[in-house]
Amino acid sequence: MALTGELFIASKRVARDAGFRAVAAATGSEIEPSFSTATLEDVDAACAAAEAAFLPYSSLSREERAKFLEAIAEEIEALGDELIERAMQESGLPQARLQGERGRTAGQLRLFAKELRLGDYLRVRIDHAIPDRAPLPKPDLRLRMVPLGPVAVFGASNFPLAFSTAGGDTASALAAGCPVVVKGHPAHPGTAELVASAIQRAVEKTGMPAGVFSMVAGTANELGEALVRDPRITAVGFTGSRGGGLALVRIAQSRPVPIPVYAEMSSINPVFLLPAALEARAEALGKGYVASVTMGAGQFCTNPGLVLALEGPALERFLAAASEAMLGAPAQVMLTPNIHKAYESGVSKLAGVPTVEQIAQGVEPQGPTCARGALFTMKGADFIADPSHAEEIFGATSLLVRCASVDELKKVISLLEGQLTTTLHMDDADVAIAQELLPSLERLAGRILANGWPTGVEVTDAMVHGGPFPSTSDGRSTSVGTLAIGRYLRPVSYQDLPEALLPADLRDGAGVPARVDGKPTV
Ligand SMILES: NC(=O)C1=CN([C@@H]2O[C@H](COP(=O)(O)OP(=O)(O)OC[C@H]3O[C@@H](n4cnc5c(N)ncnc54)[C@H](OP(=O)(O)O)[C@@H]3O)[C@@H](O)[C@H]2O)C=CC1
Ligand SMILES: O=C(O)CCC(=O)C(=O)O
Repeated sequence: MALTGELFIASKRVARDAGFRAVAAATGSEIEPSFSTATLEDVDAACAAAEAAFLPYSSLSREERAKFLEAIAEEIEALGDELIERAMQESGLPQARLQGERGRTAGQLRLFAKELRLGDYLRVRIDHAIPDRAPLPKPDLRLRMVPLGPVAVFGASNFPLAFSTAGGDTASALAAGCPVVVKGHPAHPGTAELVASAIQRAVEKTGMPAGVFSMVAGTANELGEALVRDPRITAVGFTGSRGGGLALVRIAQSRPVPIPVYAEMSSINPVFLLPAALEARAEALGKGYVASVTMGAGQFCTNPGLVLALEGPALERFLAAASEAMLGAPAQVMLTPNIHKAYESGVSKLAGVPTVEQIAQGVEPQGPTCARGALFTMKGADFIADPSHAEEIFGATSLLVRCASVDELKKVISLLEGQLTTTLHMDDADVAIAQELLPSLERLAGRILANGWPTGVEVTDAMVHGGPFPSTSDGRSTSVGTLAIGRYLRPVSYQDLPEALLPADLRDGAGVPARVDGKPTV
């Protein structure tokens, strides 16, 4: 399919004179075609169409919405190699990674279709009336979750498929019954156009209201700002920088009608190497660590950017193995020239800190946007004196903090900001110390792992990909996994409504999982 560079307003292609080009990640050079820059009128039209589509779309049956999500998945798969090739060119990510991401994107849409059919996300509760209760009769009360309204989704630079046009936020918002207006990431406009065209075909094939999907694109912040400010938008999903996420939170909070922003921002995902595990397998842990740090050029918000361990010979063995692995780690192309620049500047800033020692670097980079990994260490006492070194450097770098005692390690934990993940490497003999740390780790992060590495997020019912600030702007939800649908829902209670007015899922015997008069039905 030839790329046209057009926008999608209410599932229709629209061209504009002003345009921008994508940049090939590997060379930093512009590539064809020119993509239309959306105007503020386009944002307005997309939001108006989303609002017009809201009631027709949200009142469709769960089965109809499930079929729509499945049709999007099929259409994305039908794009074939062209999608992967364009995404490789724009993002510099390797073929296998993008093929995996496409599978995850389609799988995510199908998982939400299943969620719709299951229906327990509606959280139905029925409390039957007791008309003869004394001193006052008890009314009939029935609760279910309803969709919020149109949702704005910001595509992420580091996941051109799974966190972008038809990614997790789009899938969960559409599943909830909310029309979506996507602000495409300017780093991958061709990939975004291909995926938008797949959504457009799914809209046509399943007869959805046209305004259920729009995508605007451009390179100026004012586009995203206008989208978040638009009174018809009721929630925002975002993955990107802390500065960008917080700017959108501020806009959303200063609207006459404030709205929730679910922004996934920065996380350094602390990993704890507990003494017995370190003693038993220091070398294997060192290699595993570097594999996780350098995966995808480190451009994951789950990258293990901070490791904590107790000083001693086992830690020296770990550092030797990690250094050796890092010395052989090939340099990799980064997503955009700006992200490359930000990485290089973050690494040289850290390298310039007198209390920080650089212990290894990866293989010398060759291309203009290619970066090498780097490992740093510092003493726990120095970290405690200045915890600002824990700021995220987005890329393949990580800092190991050598702690003199368990108390020092605990002090370091107490100084950390909120995280998406935290990991314990532990053996049986480490259980007591792990148990001692666990309550603080629960306060710290949204996902706690044992004996694994945080990169790679499973898309399942029990996944939490979220966490306290600043890993996200709202730690009460997740961007991955079926619980994500809850971001775009709110509860409504129906009191004494006649059966004819009750939504089908709230009638007696509707077959939806429910809590009826205090007892779960399944
Ligand atoms: N932790 C994580 O998961 C990730 C972190 N990052 C971090 O973000 C840095 C930049 O990467 P990038 O992906 O471009 O992230 P950004 O946060 O810069 O941009 C993401 C999206 O948000 C929009 N945006 C950003 N700031 C504003 C604003 N003030 N007002 C309105 N819209 C805004 C951008 O639009 P526009 O084009 O108009 O700027 C873009 O569509 C990286 O170097 C890295 O540090 C990036 C990806 C993931
Ligand atoms: O590790 C993953 O699979 C997801 C990471 C992520 O959400 C991100 O980097 O933005």
